[in-house]
Amino acid sequence: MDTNTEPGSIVVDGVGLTFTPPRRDPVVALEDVNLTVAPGEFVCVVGASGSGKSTLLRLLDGLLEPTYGTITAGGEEVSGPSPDRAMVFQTDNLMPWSTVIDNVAYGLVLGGMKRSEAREIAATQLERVGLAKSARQYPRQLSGGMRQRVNIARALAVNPQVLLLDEPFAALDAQTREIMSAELLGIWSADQKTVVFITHQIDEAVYLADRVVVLSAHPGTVREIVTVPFDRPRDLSLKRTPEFGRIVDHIWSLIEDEVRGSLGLS
Ligand SMILES: Nc1ncnc2c1ncn2[C@@H]1O[C@H](COP(=O)(O)OP(=O)(O)OP(=O)(O)O)[C@@H](O)[C@H]1O
Repeated sequence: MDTNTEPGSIVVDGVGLTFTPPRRDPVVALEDVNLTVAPGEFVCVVGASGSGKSTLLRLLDGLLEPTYGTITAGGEEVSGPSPDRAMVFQTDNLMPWSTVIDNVAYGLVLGGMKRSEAREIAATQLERVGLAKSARQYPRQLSGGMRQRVNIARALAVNPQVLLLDEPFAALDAQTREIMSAELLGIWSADQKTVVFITHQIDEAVYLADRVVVLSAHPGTVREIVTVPFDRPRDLSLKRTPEFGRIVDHIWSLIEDEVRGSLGLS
């Protein structure tokens, strides 16, 4: 079978997206983007603010439609959200009135599964993210890092082929963030799901990814796709090696001018 049509594969073929807000000038968010993601691959997307990272992720999920070009997932054109793909956002969108386990089970119940069965699957996923003991608590009783773990468990519970993560750790402190990214790698290596992960942190991208897609802004286009050569499993100490630093520096050199520009510094 052609890997581009296998479950978990993604093909972005000549895609552009222009927003046309009412009574305002159109915004070309993405222009001529091409990207092929193999089943089970971990791809990170970095780029200056406004380079179209979130737009790209929303296109992959089917929340937005391209202005031109096509996106296929598992060989089928993406025309709307599907249970084959799950999104995780920067801030958790847990239901405050439901317990942790019911939040994780929610997508399954919505899909028609019996509550007791859905809770069993939810319990397994909570165990994987180290939150078995918090199953009966409410989201407000958890720390930010724990809530994001619940969010990830919820995405995993529906057993999607593709996980789409939009800066999932951005609201966390630096230490929690490092530990969460190591945990995410553990989960990913066990499941071998395809992951597309957006981040502003270049070191996070290089630590996590098989390849890092570097977007440049205005309009958003693929500047370079950097292959990360490190073996897996990866330890956090990898971040302190010279080779790791070289790759981070290279990616930073590609986007530094735009990041400075977006801050009004150039
Ligand atoms: N709904 C919308 N209507 C009009 N313009 C939009 C809309 N959503 C995004 N844009 C514009 O499209 C461009 C890309 O936005 P996008 O949010 O994808 O960038 P980003 O790289 O994710 O940015 P950030 O890192 O700041 O989150 C920006 O210029 C943004 O202002």
